[in-house]
Amino acid sequence: MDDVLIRGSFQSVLTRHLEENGSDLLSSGSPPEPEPVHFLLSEEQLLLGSGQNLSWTGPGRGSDRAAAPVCCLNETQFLLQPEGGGVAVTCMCGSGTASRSRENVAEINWRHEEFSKASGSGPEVNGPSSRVSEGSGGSRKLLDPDLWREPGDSCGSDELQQQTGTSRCSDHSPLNHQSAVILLPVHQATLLHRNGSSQKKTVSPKSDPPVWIQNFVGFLVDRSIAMNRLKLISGHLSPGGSAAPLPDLRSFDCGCAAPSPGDEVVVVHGRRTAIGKAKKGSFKDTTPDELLSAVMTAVLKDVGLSPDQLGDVCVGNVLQPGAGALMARVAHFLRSGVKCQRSGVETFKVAGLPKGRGLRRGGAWSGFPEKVPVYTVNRQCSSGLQALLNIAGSIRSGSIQLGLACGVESMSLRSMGDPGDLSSGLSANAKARDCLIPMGVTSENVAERFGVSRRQQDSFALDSQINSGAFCPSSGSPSRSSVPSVPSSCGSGPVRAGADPCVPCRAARARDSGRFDREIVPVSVTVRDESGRERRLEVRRDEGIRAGTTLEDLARLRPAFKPDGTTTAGNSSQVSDGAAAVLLGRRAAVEELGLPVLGVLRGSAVVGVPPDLMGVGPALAIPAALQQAGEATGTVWIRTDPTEPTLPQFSSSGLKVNDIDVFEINEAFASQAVFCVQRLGLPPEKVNPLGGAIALGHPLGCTGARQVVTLLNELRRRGRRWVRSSRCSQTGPGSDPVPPSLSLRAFGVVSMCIGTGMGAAAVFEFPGP
Ligand SMILES: CC(=O)SCCNC(=O)CCNC(=O)[C@H](O)C(C)(C)COP(=O)(O)OP(=O)(O)OC[C@H]1O[C@@H](n2cnc3c(N)ncnc32)[C@H](O)[C@@H]1OP(=O)(O)O
Repeated sequence: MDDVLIRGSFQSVLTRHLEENGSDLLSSGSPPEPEPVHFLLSEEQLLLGSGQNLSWTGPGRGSDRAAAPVCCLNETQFLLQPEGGGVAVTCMCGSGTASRSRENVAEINWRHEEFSKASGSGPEVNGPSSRVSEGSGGSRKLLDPDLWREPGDSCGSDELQQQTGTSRCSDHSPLNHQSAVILLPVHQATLLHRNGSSQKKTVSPKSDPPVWIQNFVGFLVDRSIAMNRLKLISGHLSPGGSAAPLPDLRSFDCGCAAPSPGDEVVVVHGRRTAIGKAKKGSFKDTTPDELLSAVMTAVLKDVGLSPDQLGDVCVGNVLQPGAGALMARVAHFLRSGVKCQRSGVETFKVAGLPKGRGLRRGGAWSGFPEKVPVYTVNRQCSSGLQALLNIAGSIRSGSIQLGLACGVESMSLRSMGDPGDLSSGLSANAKARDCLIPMGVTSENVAERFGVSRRQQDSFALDSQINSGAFCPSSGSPSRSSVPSVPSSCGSGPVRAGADPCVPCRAARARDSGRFDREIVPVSVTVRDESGRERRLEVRRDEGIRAGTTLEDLARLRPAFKPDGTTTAGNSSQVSDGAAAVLLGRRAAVEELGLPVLGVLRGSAVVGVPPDLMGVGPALAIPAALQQAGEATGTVWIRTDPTEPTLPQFSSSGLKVNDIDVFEINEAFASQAVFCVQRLGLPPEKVNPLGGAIALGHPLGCTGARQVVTLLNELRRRGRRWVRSSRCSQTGPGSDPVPPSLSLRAFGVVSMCIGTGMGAAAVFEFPGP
């Protein structure tokens, strides 16, 4: 086999290599002789192909990385030491923040030492810091943790820079480290933990095909550095540790980092509960595990997927103790009160699937089996979206094929405002102090700092409830305050010929016209009144929407967070209860199971912003996600200057505003939503066309997942449209990229600000029915 230098996404080159050589590898009773195949990956390609957490686990799933002889970005838990053939290398691919911790320095040093002990002149362990000398063996220079400054000093000391060979702060970013990925045949391996324990793992060629892939070396950064590193590592791996001459490498530039279609992360289906008013609504006595169980069950039932086919379940939650880890596992086993399709009461039908298929495939429902794992994640208000990104990352890395991303919150039973245990030293640090600012006050900060008036906020709030047309970002002044006639395109069905699909219906009209019926899982609950009397009811409508809202009413409300402020109960998100779940999968697996594809995840970004202005998050996160989506879809893109002191204007890079059909931007507060819409120049009719958190409510951990469900259903309702695309195929060395062409698709964005100062965004494509 020739050595090949390939540009392509990590996942796609790996998969291609498997496809091309898979049959030999799988049929062989013993591991093949190592024949190096070298891949050159650009920094973006590796990140794109693997997500921020590259973890090629190959066999098994979830966190079973034991049989995975390949590095994991940010993975610092173990070192894999092969036995009886081959050499496995784990390496520390640099992560900006991770690499700056003292703990990580110790980790890297530990690995270096272990490799030295285990393999004599064994392979170089690459790291953000490792420098090997030319020649055989490579002298491993251990790092001095004292040179590593504490977090906050992002550049590190001069000595550190010398040691790591970096010269600028940005050299510490994950994009700038030299990193290697080496995959070698392994029969058996011992998993060493830093705590001294070890575990032996045997790898079976039939069930664990990825470990039979021959040598795999991927390098980041530029080609010349990569070549040099390749040479060094080849030397370490060759018998006797001599520096082997590097064979001539062929290079293939695809010019596009899009994953092959089969590797795409797709959304199969999603459902949510109605959103209840916290403390006074229908879910006030319902525990979050019950809400969660209802949506988890409904999603799988709808598409007829047995839960034991799930590789993992991730649940976003903010307020439950420990981000609801226990609550989520309990939800797992609960027998849900969701109505099943057989009853005839629930008339929901998944596009592309015959009705009732779930019953044939899924059978009777009795909770999830214990073998399906679940974990929770808390990225505050974006936890539901973060759960989706986590599951997507696991799918991209090959850890799982199918996963469920959920979000849930009961703001009735738990309150915001408990900061937990924090250092008394935080008072000495302005940024740390700012993390404690109440969310409503950050809204006031945004309004004051960027001049968002009370009237603009109220106009935006009114438009969230009803499509009044009051909010006019271009002029900054409301155009009218009365309720207009109902747009002709409102309705739950497909857009009628002649109707403008872009006329928003906002929350009241969307609810009344049944637009949310497809999304909402009816949940039967018990509610107690003030005298303790209980009654059963079925909740299937959002409770926060106020169809009778007028600008005048809103103007009369008193500021809620500051005596002279502009943020009120009417222009803030509501405190709410609810849950949502989204089924994701690798496209190839989804298609094999005959499941529908509702959307494709094209890009995502999470960015940091000043904690006292946390509401500006979407203004930075959306361009970053669009850039990534542009790359994933093959659009030419240009990076904006990260040192730009002001918030970037929407750039010409990546996908553009005009490419996006719907923006679901969480309305934490009208102030920050108005700011983000204006800063990005978004057409108001494209923003939250079915209303947002001001009207619907904002159950913190649920909202991101809820937005994805709403967005994809709306994209589906609107249908497809023509968009110029320059997607490039990932066909392999020597083949020509597919030329730019026109393709049918629709795009949507989900975004939100995050308390303590962050913004998150994800870009989805509706691929057509
Ligand atoms: C990163 C992030 O996402 S940060 C966001 C995190 N979430 C938050 O911070 C939650 C923000 N919201 C809040 O804290 C709360 O909603 C508050 C404090 C603003 C208001 O809470 P409450 O007072 O309980 O709100 P409530 O719904 O009862 O409304 C208060 C009053 O305003 C009135 N009101 C609210 N909306 C409207 C409206 N659209 N039209 C007319 N009146 C209205 C209500 O009728 C009520 O009046 P009443 O007391 O006479 O009945």
